[in-house]
Amino acid sequence: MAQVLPSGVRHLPFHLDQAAQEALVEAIRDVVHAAPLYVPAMPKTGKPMSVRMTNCGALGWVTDKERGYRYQPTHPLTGEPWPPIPEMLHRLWREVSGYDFPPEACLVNFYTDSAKMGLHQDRDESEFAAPVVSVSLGDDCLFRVGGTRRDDPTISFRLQSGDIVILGGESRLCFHGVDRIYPATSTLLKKGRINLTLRRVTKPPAEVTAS
Ligand SMILES: O=C(O)CCC(=O)C(=O)O
Ligand SMILES: [Fe+2]
Repeated sequence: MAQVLPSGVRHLPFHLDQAAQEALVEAIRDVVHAAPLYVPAMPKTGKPMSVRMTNCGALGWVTDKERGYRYQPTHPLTGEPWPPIPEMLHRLWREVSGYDFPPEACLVNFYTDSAKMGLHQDRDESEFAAPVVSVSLGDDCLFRVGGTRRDDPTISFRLQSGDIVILGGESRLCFHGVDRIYPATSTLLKKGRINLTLRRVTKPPAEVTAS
């Protein structure tokens, strides 16, 4: 089904086949083993988010009451470096990102049946020339995307396991969120939905980009 999306938001035709989804779930199992899921908290209020999170890559996106949204090289609970981004995600990034440098962070979000994510922009990175590449695994969700201003009109559409959404170019800073999960709509996971977002956080070194 074709989707009408704000320009720059690419949804179809990017989709991972069943074998790739299964391999990715295995790779993420290893990530979660090394870097356990934790409950992130909103800045200032400390209100827990409904999504559980971890990361892989040189940097991970974290949030807590005191220090707010940020990237850091270590897990907030274990203090250990994040495990590396699985090679198959690097391959996916090379295929779809249109960006010459590797991702530095992969945020792993785990949604239970009642979890959701409010409308927000991904803007804690220093490099907006790279897209955010997002992979859905497991149960379907209702994804919402709008414009670059919070009060711009939004549209929502269902994402299924294997779907890849790319927020890049004009849409890099579009507001987006997850309205709801559709429980038990996939058999890939025993329960729930996993979303992976690959991000470039820092600008590439100047000597490499200067021509
Ligand atoms: O779960 C999703 O599809 C979106 C996640 C997201 O927007 C984020 O982690 O910044
Ligand atoms: Fe986001």
